[in-house]
Order: sequence, then C-alpha cells, then structure tokens
Amino acid sequence: MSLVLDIQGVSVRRGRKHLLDDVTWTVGEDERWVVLGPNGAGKTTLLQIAAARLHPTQGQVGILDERLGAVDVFELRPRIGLCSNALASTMPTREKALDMVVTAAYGVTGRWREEYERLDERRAFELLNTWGVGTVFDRPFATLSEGERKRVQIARALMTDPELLLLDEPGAGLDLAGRESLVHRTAELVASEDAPTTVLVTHHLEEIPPGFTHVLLLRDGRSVAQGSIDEVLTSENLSTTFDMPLELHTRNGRFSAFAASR
Ligand SMILES: Nc1ncnc2c1ncn2[C@@H]1O[C@H](COP(=O)(O)OP(=O)(O)OP(=O)(O)O)[C@@H](O)[C@H]1O
Repeated sequence: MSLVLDIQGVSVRRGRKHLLDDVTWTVGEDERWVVLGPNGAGKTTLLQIAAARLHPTQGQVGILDERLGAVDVFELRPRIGLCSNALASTMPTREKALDMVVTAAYGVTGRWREEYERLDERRAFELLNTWGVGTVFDRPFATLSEGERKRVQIARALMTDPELLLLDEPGAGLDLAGRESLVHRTAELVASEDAPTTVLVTHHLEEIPPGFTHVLLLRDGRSVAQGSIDEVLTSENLSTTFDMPLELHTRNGRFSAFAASR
C-alpha cells in the first residue's frame, strides 16, 4: 500500500516551545484518519505540515510520494484539499461563494484558463449543490452563516479533485443540525469509491463520521496513541489524551465521551 503521508520524527519548535515533538505518523491511501486532542495539542500544526504549508524544524515529511523540502510546494498543494479557518481568513471577504470555490482550480488550470473557466464554474456550482449551499452561490462569503461558510470551504477544498483531503475542525461553530448534516455528508464522501484519503481534525468525538478507520491522539505535541480506531479509541487512551478520567460511548458507528462517573 502506498503512503499518502509519511511523517518521520517531526518536531516544530518556536523559541523554546515544542508545537510538535518527535511525531511519527503514516497515512495509507485507503485510510480515513481522525486527529484528536485537546486545545493546543498541535493538531493544526500537524495539518499545516501535511498540507505542505509549514516545514518542520526537524524530521522528514513525505506527501503523496514527494519529499517536503525537495518538491515545489506550488505544484504539490493543488493535489491537497485543505479546509481550515486559517486559510478561509486569508480570502477576500467580499468574494462570492462561487468564486471562492472556482479560484481553487486556478493553480492547476491557469494555463488553459479561458477554456476551463466555464467547466470550472460548472464544477464549483455542482460542488456547492452537493454540499447544500448551491442557493448562496452569488452571496459574498462574509455574509454567509458559519455553517454555510464551512460547506463552501469544503467545496473549495474538493475543487481540484485532491488526492488528499484535510479538514481542520469543519464542525466548529455549527449548531446541532448543522453538525449532524455535515457528519452525514462527510460519511457519504469518504464512503464513495473515488474518495480522497481524508484526515479530519477535531476536539469532539461526536464529530467523527462513520467510516473513519484510524485515529491519532495528540497531547502536548506528542503522539499518545495511533492506529485503527477500534483499537486506539478507548476510554483509557482518551483519558490520557485529555488528562481527565473519561468514558467512551459508541453507538451505530458514532462516538461520544463523558467524564467517568466516580
Ligand atoms: N508561532 C507560534 N509561536 C509560539 N507558539 C505557537 C505558535 N503557533 C502555535 N503555537 C502554540 O503551539 C501550540 C499548538 O498549536 P496548534 O494550533 O497546532 O494546536 P491545536 O491542537 O490545533 O489547538 P486548538 O485545538 O486549540 O486549535 C499551542 O499551544 C499554540 O499556542
């Protein structure tokens, strides 16, 4: 099985602080990973590395058979779909939803721009429809609700038909119905035949869609445990990760956790 991510002994330091500390993590093509951990654990930092947007202070990073540091990241990035608030905050706020999605394609289609524009628009519109936000296609991004923004960002991340999809807290700020519909749609996406390898970052077990196969538990920049979700997502590992006694509950492929009853 070929590796989509091959992260070996990666550390990221800022001053004296270790944002990541000697993390080794591999992701295979057919795997769907959840990266789970408390605030400040280093989840976003790790995802930035996986997205070829940050270089580690130490260690080796392989992404889609390329080596970070030896590859032109501008050629690599269109192969990776990234949905993150950090990325969304760099977008012009007056940009319309459809344009937010279409512009993701320019990195790979710039050369044939005139010919591809209509095709790109059609694809962007289809993606907006698939994610239930087709009706807001001509609304400025800044005027959308949090739930609508998240869906537009995911549509944008999928625009280049990426081989690797990275979702950084896509459920943050959504109401209950919004979260459930996002979980449902994400489960459908990862179950589809041509789904990209997917990594989802979250703090909340309720946000893990059915169909995710693996989990990486991070705490203080270090890997607490990683591997198959059935083996690694346990009350004991969660308690270590979040530094409090927790009880894991599983129902119909979904997860939740509560403070352990004393
Ligand atoms: N440039 C920086 N200089 C110093 N510390 C930083 C820098 N960037 C991030 N950090 C710190 O590194 C730690 C890891 O940050 P990161 O955003 O990766 O965590 P996270 O797990 O995604 O957190 P959250 O769940 O709160 O989003 C945090 O304590 C953060 O404050």
